[in-house]
Amino acid sequence: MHALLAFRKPFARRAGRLALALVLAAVTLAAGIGLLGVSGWFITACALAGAGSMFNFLGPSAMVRGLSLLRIVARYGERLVGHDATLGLLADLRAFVFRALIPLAPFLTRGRDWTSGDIVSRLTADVDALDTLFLTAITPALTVLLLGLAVAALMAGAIPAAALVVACGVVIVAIVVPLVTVRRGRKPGRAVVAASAEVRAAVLDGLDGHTDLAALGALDEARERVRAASAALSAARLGQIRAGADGALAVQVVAGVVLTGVLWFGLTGLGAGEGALSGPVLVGWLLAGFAIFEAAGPAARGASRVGAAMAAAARLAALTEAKPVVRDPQRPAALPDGAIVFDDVRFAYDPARPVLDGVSLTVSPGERVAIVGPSGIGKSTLVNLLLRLDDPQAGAIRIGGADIRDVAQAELHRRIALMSQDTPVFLGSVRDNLLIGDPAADDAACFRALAAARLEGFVRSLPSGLDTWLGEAGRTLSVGQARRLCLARALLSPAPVIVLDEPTSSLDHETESGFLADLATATQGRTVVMVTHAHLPHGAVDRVLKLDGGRLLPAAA
Ligand SMILES: Nc1ncnc2c1ncn2[C@@H]1O[C@H](COP(=O)(O)OP(=O)(O)OP(=O)(O)O)[C@@H](O)[C@H]1O
Repeated sequence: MHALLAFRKPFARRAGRLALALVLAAVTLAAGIGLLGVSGWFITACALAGAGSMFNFLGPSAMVRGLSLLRIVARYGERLVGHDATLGLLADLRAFVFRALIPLAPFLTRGRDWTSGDIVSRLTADVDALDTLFLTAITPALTVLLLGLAVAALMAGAIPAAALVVACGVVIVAIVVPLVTVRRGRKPGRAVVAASAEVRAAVLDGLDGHTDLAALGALDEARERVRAASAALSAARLGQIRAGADGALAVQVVAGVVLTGVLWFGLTGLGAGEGALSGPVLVGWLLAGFAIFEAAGPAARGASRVGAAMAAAARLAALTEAKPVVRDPQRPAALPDGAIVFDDVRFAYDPARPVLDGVSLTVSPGERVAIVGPSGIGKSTLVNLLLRLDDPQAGAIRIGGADIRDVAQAELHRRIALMSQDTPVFLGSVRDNLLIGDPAADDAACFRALAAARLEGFVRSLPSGLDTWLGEAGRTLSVGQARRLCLARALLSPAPVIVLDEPTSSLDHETESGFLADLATATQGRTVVMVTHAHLPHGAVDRVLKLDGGRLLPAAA
């Protein structure tokens, strides 16, 4: 329940529309109850009066037509407003969760077992489960409770004992049965959420690693993982459906008992004399009671999904309430231009094993510096600290004299363009991918950046040029071409500082040498910090430093 409260803000934003949907659902049910009640009374009264008798058909038949019209219009409005509110809520919830996810992104897989498949599942299935809570569970139970008690109050004047039975039945089907169903649906609900996350993770892993799995002969294991997760999901869903079906059965049993009670007390009150209950009126009350309990079935089925919604809310709250390791200062300082300074920086993922142990470095504006060193020594860690994806445990990093912890991360990231080993090609065209670096860039600027990354000839040879669709993760490009496109994107960015983390990995030797030879021209006037294993041609950078034992030492250029 605490987890559900974490989402009160997005729900509160849509409260007006949700309340209107609730009112329209109540009007729909009220019209349905009235329609059945009046029809029952009318048909019985007509039958009893017989053909040729004096009976006012006009009033009741007008009421039947009016109520059925009201029911149609109210149902239409309820569907329209309810779905509009729910779809709006869905968008708000996704945005709410995604906003919370962004500052966590660099840390999601550190110390927690959140895989990309699991996070996708939270953003889709978990948000969906939470989103439908109002329409499928809360609205039916509330409307049945309100209108059921209203019918009982009206009935109290005609058949007091029957009214009491109806009131008790309504409380049972609108409160007790849903609460018991919620309780019974909790365990399968948790299992549904966990199993659907595992299905997504297994499918995504299988698709991502399909080639390697096939080459290693491990496709059967991947298939078995998907099959087992799907079987677990089906079993959990069955448990959830069983809880809902048992709830609906309980509603039917209560309805039977209540209607028998109404009939019993009605028949005993049926008699002659002034003000006595007539047969047609009793039939009307019976059918009105029937309409209430008809509407209580969906409330029980909706209640069986509340457990899943609560489990989904708990998984989402774990994301939205997680504190990012790096946070913006309350009052961000301006970020001046100037030298990048690492001042005695110390950093360790594990306190027993420092990765950076007193790194000091000054990179003047416009200088190009390469950092080399063996694999796993801490080069990417150093770059991550400059981008403030983490904070050093001691020492400071300054740009133009300002500690980067005192400036807004967005401002820092506007100043630094990054191309790392993991930089992705996004779903879209060549142009879409380039414009991420500079949304205002024209074709000429795009081709200049492509030329600097040695990809211009290839893009010009494509029938659609810059508008060529690249597919998911740039699947229509070779690995080397994808790297060069990412490089062009970083070069297109107007940021005065460019950080390149292994920019030439996956490039063939000739392209690598060409790129490094062109680096000085391509980045002219900008500061470059490059991490590389490549052999650097003369003039590619101004200085080469070696990271060794947690410190930076000069190395031969
Ligand atoms: N998120 C993390 N959590 C814990 N340890 C980490 C994490 N990231 C890196 N490390 C460890 O920190 C050390 C430095 O890693 P880093 O990626 O900075 O090295 P690198 O010099 O860039 O390596 P490479 O050249 O292979 O990319 C490694 O021993 C690595 O195992």
